[in-house]
Amino acid sequence: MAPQGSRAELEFGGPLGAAALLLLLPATMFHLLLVARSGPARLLGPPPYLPELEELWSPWALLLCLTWLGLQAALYLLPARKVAEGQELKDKSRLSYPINGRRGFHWLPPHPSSLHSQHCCHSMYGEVAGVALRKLKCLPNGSGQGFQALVLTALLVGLGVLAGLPLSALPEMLLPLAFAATLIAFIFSLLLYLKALVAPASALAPGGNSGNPIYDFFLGRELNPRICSFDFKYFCELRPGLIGWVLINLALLMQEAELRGSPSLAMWLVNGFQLLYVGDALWHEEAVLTTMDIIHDGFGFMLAFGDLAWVPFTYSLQAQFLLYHPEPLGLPLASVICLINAVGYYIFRGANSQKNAFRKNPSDPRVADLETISTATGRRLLVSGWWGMVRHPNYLGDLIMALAWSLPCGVSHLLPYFYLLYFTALLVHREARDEQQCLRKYGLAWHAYCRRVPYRIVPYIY
Ligand SMILES: NC(=O)C1=CN([C@@H]2O[C@H](COP(=O)(O)OP(=O)(O)OC[C@H]3O[C@@H](n4cnc5c(N)ncnc54)[C@H](OP(=O)(O)O)[C@@H]3O)[C@@H](O)[C@H]2O)C=CC1
Ligand SMILES: CC(C)CCC[C@@H](C)[C@H]1CC=C2C3=C(CC[C@@]21C)[C@@]1(C)CC[C@H](O)C(C)(C)[C@@H]1CC3
Repeated sequence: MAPQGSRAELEFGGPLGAAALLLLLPATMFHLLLVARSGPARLLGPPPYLPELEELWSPWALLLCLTWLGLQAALYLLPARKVAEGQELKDKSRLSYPINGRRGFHWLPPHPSSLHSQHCCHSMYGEVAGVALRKLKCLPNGSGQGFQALVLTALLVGLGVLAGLPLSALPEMLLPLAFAATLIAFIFSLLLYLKALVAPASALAPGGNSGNPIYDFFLGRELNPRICSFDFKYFCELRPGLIGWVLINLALLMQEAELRGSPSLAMWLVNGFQLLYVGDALWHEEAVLTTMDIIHDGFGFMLAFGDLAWVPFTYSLQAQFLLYHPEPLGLPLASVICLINAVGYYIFRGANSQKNAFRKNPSDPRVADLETISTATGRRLLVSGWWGMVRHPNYLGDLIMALAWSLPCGVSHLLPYFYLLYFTALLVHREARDEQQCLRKYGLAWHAYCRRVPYRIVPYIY
């Protein structure tokens, strides 16, 4: 049985903070959805009106959400090209995840040693859908399961649209869809909470087991809840929400084309940038195995709601805003915005790939020349390259991209900058949480790293 009353420090303001967030997060999402379609689009004002239950609840929307989850789960269950092992767990075991068939990280030049990484072994499964898609030249060689799911979804949606599926009607359904997704997230989190009651102690997350039901429901008790090999957290983090986000963006673009004859340049940029971000996440899906969410956080309401509702319905806010508030954008400014996104992406991908390559194999020649410091755990810390510039260079790149996603919406409203503001707060808080964990893990060595690399996210500023 799970031990109650673990001594882990309470986060997010403890049970009170968790209870407030349980209500505040969905309320904020609905506020944003309502404000985006209202004339004044005032982020800080009251919502334009309070929707009636009939406007929120639709059995069709619930059916659509469940069908979407079913489709993504079916794609997740397609035979994997490879299986990767996650980080070592409390009981010294490692979980397996269906993963990319890529050879090493694409961003860094491939090296023979990465072909035989100890973390990856060839799957016994076939690669039916992948092979078929590659033969049809729909999938580049080297892409994997997650990316394959994106391409297969695009093909299915494309076929559906050709057969008369009214994709441009989706924006009208955003409210009931968001309501259904929230309902699913609540029920799902409850089931996860109950499942954790019978999980062995070794399967529990370091936080999320305080004994307070509201806090534990919010944070999540079990680290990697699974049924057989189906990993709920890994699936939710990468598939339905992220792919749903680009689908909503596409539907908004199509509706704009119907309304105004063609999509605006601003809408193209927002769609293109965010598709690149999602495509990149699915292409480099193995990298998610070293993120804080997978290694440290339990799977509860915060992540379930975040993955299934918050990401698709609030991350598509810029495209929603543009549909109702068209913004003229000239080529020169569009080029500058593209450059900003490219710089952000370069830093984000470079930093994440460097750390992942190093964690997979520290003697990989692509990172072996980088300076490191030793820690008492035997793991080393990079102190040159991207990780010698600031302690979270990947956050910096991500924030620069967030700015580029808002700029096409102009500067007349604060609403499209919501993502940038929320994301800054999220990453500053996340950085502080990570510092605490690293301090616990590495002690003096972490202090030495902080002295050597004094800035957290933005060089010479923060
Ligand atoms: N779009 C979105 O909504 C969100 C995006 N993200 C993005 O997800 C990505 C992952 O973020 P996150 O999981 O928070 O954090 P990181 O990927 O930065 O992982 C932090 C971990 O990296 C390791 N590490 C830290 N410093 C070093 C170093 N110098 N050398 C080697 N290893 C080091 C430590 O773990 P260890 O030593 O144990 O390996 C640390 O706990 C980021 O790019 C972030 O921007 C995150 C949240 C939300
Ligand atoms: C609802 C709350 C305010 C907080 C919820 C947070 C979640 C939405 C995010 C926590 C970490 C995330 C990551 C990504 C998406 C958002 C969430 C789930 C990520 C999958 C986005 C794409 C990136 O390339 C990534 C590095 C794979 C991200 C991993 C973390």
